[in-house]
Amino acid sequence: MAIELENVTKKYGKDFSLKNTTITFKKGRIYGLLGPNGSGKSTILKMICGLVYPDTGEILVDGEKVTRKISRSVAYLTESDMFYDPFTVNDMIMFYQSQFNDFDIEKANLLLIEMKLDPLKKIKQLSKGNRGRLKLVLALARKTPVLLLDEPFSGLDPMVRDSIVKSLLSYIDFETQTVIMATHEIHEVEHLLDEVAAIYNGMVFGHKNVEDLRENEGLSVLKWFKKEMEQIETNGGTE
Ligand SMILES: Nc1ncnc2c1ncn2[C@@H]1O[C@H](COP(=O)(O)OP(=O)(O)OP(=O)(O)O)[C@@H](O)[C@H]1O
Repeated sequence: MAIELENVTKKYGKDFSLKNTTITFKKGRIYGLLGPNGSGKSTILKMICGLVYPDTGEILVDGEKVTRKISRSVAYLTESDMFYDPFTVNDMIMFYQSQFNDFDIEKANLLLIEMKLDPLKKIKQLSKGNRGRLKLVLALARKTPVLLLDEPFSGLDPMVRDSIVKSLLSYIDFETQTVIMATHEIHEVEHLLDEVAAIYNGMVFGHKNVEDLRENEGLSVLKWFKKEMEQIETNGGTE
């Protein structure tokens, strides 16, 4: 499914969270959404899954205006988790299965093994990193055309992060899924990405095809992002 943001603005009080943002995410591509803290990355993801509505502008998923019903087509890994602590890992899996018709229980069980999670463990006994792994299991086990991942690797220790990033690839359907990942772990994920969009102060200031970046500009995503940020800061921001 293609996702279009057209001139989207969102304000909290007098502060802009997004300012006149226009960007299209194409079907079957993996996008990295990069930007400093508070730049608007999570706001974009929340808007695509209908949790936050724009003040002005439009968000279309597959040509349709976003409403709460979109959650049927969108799997969303949130930045903070809202797990019910007395549940076990397995209870959480069962809960997701009861909530989402597209939840693939076999895939979830494979992911549990891959993430080395004990299904019988209580959620309150999980470390932060293991809560993060459970979030990944729950999001990746859904067969949805849109997959939104907000800081999917935060809390994971560097030793396992690489292997988890690699294993992510085997759970994404490249033909049909549009994946948008907001992340600060640019170096770790850059080989996964087809496209990158950089956001600063509520505005998308750069959008690149990763292969073009490498081949035509000789830049890694990380180098490109740093260069763009330096330029913005030299120019005194995007105001
Ligand atoms: N519910 C809210 N109430 C007030 N302000 C908000 C709310 N949600 C977001 N904001 C503000 O909107 C701006 C963008 O926030 P957002 O969470 O989208 O940034 P982000 O790029 O995801 O940041 P981070 O990298 O820290 O997760 C920030 O200034 C934030 O304080």
